[in-house]
Amino acid sequence: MPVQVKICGIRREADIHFLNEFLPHYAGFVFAESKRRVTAREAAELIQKLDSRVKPVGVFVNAPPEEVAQTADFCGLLAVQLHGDEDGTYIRRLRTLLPAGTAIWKAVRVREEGDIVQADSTDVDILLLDSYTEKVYGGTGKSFNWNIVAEHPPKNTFFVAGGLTPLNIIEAIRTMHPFGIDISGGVEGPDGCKDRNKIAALFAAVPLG
Ligand SMILES: O=C(O)c1ccccc1N[C@@H]1O[C@H](COP(=O)(O)O)[C@@H](O)[C@H]1O
Repeated sequence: MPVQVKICGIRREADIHFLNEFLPHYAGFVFAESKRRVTAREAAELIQKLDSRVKPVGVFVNAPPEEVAQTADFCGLLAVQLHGDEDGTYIRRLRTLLPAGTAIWKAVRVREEGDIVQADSTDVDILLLDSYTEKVYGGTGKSFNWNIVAEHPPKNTFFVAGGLTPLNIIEAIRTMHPFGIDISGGVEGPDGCKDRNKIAALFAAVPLG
């Protein structure tokens, strides 16, 4: 099965045009504190213009479960990506609130094998392995030690993230064998906006099956 591709940090109409051209499997909208943050209203307007083959995912950091569920419903999110300290109790509560069929993804910031083992015991649909930076929850553009994943792969279905670029993506896939990849800063230009040429380079490296 071809690797699933998520492009995260979509916030402009131009980004939507790029996604509609290249058709990644998923588009990420950040609702947490970030330079890429969008409001629910902005995301909903963008999602209406998104090709229906591209599934919208909302990124949240320690938001109240009621707010996550409300945003998922309002925007028509297919999945919510929890990128903070959300624990099992939080996730069980969120499941009771989310619209039926909304998947829960949980980000894990990997420093050592134990982080993966612990994350594997969480009842979620997908794990997302990202890099660890103190006091920063995500979108750091930093990669982590991929050998930890190669040597201790999660039992759960997993995506990898953190500092992925069109140049290192093939090595990341060959090393970690993920179900999917999630990339944000690696397809942005110096102005912090999504860059069509970098997205094209990503899809030249990772063809969609
Ligand atoms: O993108 C953000 O600004 C962000 C903010 C808070 C939590 C998560 C965020 N994005 C996620 O971070 C990873 C890695 O991004 P990058 O490729 O290293 O820039 C990715 O999973 C994004 O979905």
